[in-house]
Amino acid sequence: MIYTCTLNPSIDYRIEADQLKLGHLNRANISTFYPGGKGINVSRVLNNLDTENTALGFLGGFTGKFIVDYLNGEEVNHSFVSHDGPTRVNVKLKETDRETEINGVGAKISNESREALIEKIKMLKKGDYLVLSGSLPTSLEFSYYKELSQICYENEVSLIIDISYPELKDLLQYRPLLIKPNKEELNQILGKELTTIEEILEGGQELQRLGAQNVMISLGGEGAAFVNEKETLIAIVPQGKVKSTVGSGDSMVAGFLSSYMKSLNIEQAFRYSVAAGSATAFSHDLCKREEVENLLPKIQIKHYKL
Ligand SMILES: Nc1ncnc2c1ncn2[C@@H]1O[C@H](COP(=O)(O)OP(=O)(O)O)[C@@H](O)[C@H]1O
Ligand SMILES: O=P(O)(O)OC[C@H]1O[C@](O)(COP(=O)(O)O)[C@@H](O)[C@@H]1O
Repeated sequence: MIYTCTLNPSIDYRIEADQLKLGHLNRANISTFYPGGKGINVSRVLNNLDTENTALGFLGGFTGKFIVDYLNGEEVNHSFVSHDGPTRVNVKLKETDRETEINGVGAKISNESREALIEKIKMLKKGDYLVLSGSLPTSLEFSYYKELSQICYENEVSLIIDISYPELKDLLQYRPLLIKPNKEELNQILGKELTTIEEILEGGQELQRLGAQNVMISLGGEGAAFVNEKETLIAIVPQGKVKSTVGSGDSMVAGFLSSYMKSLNIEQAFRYSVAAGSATAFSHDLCKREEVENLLPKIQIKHYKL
């Protein structure tokens, strides 16, 4: 069974406008609310790809209730720990040719809620997968991620980690099945300024040597790079009209996992993953299965010799 864990979920309030002017009254052309947070997005995409999973994490208040209702409406399984105070709202602004995001800080998590989630993670069994994704609410320390990762490692639960903290390096000792930094995150983790595809792949190799089994580096409209002990791959994505890239990275994680679980074939899973990321970029909401499968033949995968 796949579980996702979102410690800091959100409602994503998405606004589309032609051109925003700071310091002025702006009016939106379209405004919509979606459940957000990385693990929740992974769960929704897995569901769209007919891959059974359960979303875990923290939710609270009227915003948390919106997320629960939305997930119920889509028949996404979930088992959140509830807390006092509302789940945050993240603002996503889409103009004709640029995207701006303002992510909130997140709710205060009590010790009781903190422990309740740990108990849920302890229930996961050998052979299960846990996707640990997204930021920490300010009341939790990075050591919480370490604690959750260690439990999974000891219980032989495969970890997939997608977080924007340079301390990700400290979690590689738990041998995650997959990590998915984007280029900026890779540079932050390694404290380097990698730009060429060769440098990026070598950066991926460095993280692989530190313990990650598979490293997928997302490169936005330039595609993605992939490294494991045996393979070095790059993916080139087709051009298309970008509607919103919010959730593209999460869709990649879901696409990889959904395909990998069925085939255990890395190249196939990488292609599926990139198709899912791009399918989300080309749609308003997260990708649907048909959109991903239509893009599959248009993704070019190349083996790269370092
Ligand atoms: N402009 C784009 N055109 C096509 N695909 C895109 C575009 N932006 C993102 N994607 C797809 O989404 C994936 C993840 O995007 P990226 O922005 O790197 O992730 P993150 O949101 O985690 O930073 C990319 O690898 C690619 O497949
Ligand atoms: O937890 P963080 O790092 O603040 O990120 C949360 C945000 O990331 C998202 O999960 C989207 O992530 P990606 O675009 O990287 O896939 C949003 O739904 C959410 O608002």
